[in-house]
Amino acid sequence: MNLAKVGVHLTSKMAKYTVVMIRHGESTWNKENKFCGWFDADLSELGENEARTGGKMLKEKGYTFDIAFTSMLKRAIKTLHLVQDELDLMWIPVVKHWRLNERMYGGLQGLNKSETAAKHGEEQVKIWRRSYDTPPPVVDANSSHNPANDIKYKFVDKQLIPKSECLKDTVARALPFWYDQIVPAILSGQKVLIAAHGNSLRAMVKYLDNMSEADIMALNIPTGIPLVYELDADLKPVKHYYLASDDQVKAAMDKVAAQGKAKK
Ligand SMILES: O=C(OP(=O)(O)O)[C@H](O)COP(=O)(O)O
Repeated sequence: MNLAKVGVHLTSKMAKYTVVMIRHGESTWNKENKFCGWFDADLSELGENEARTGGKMLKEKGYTFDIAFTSMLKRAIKTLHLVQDELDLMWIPVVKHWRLNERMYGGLQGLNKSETAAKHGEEQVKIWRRSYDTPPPVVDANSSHNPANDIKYKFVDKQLIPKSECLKDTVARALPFWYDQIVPAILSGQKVLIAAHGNSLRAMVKYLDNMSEADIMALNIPTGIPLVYELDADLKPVKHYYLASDDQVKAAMDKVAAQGKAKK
């Protein structure tokens, strides 16, 4: 037996770093079951409570953080603040970046998912919501939902602002941020918290777990439940888990999946 080889294998399987991700609490548009994307919906009252509960779960388990990353959308930013407040970590640096924004839902933004399923069929809505490489229709250039018209992104290269995105596109624009900003923070020993969105987190999870396009289609990330990734020295996941019971997580995931059903 080559012990050195075994040793390398065992070492590389040991958790060295921990990164915590959290999808924001329920937004007002989650509540109304609308495609949200880059629209800047606020948290609902339930969403604020979910964010505080997520923060309490982290505190109870002894988690702490040195730096946080979030999107430029207030549902994620407010969730992060509520989590920080629960942890008494309002002072840590926070980096906000458009590359962590939700998947850009194009012309579907603002439409009700059930009504869209009734009009176009549940199968089509599932393709728009979960297929890896089929983007939704593009946003109208003059629409108030077009981020190219939004002051928030005035310093972003217009060529980079999406008109609609499939998950593959979201992976492609989120990963440079992972490599450029999050990886150096992790490697420098900082404990990292990421507050983002259902699909921008699916993009990162797909990359980290090297998930197939078929497997990522079936993954739904629930709101407000911290998702812990333990990574080895090469930043490969050793394991990941939610800070909630399996039953709670499954019920929350099923609820997200069911948003695309037409009302009977
Ligand atoms: O804006 C959205 O995600 P978010 O609530 O995580 O920011 C989407 O509307 C999520 O919808 P989906 O679960 O149908 O992809």
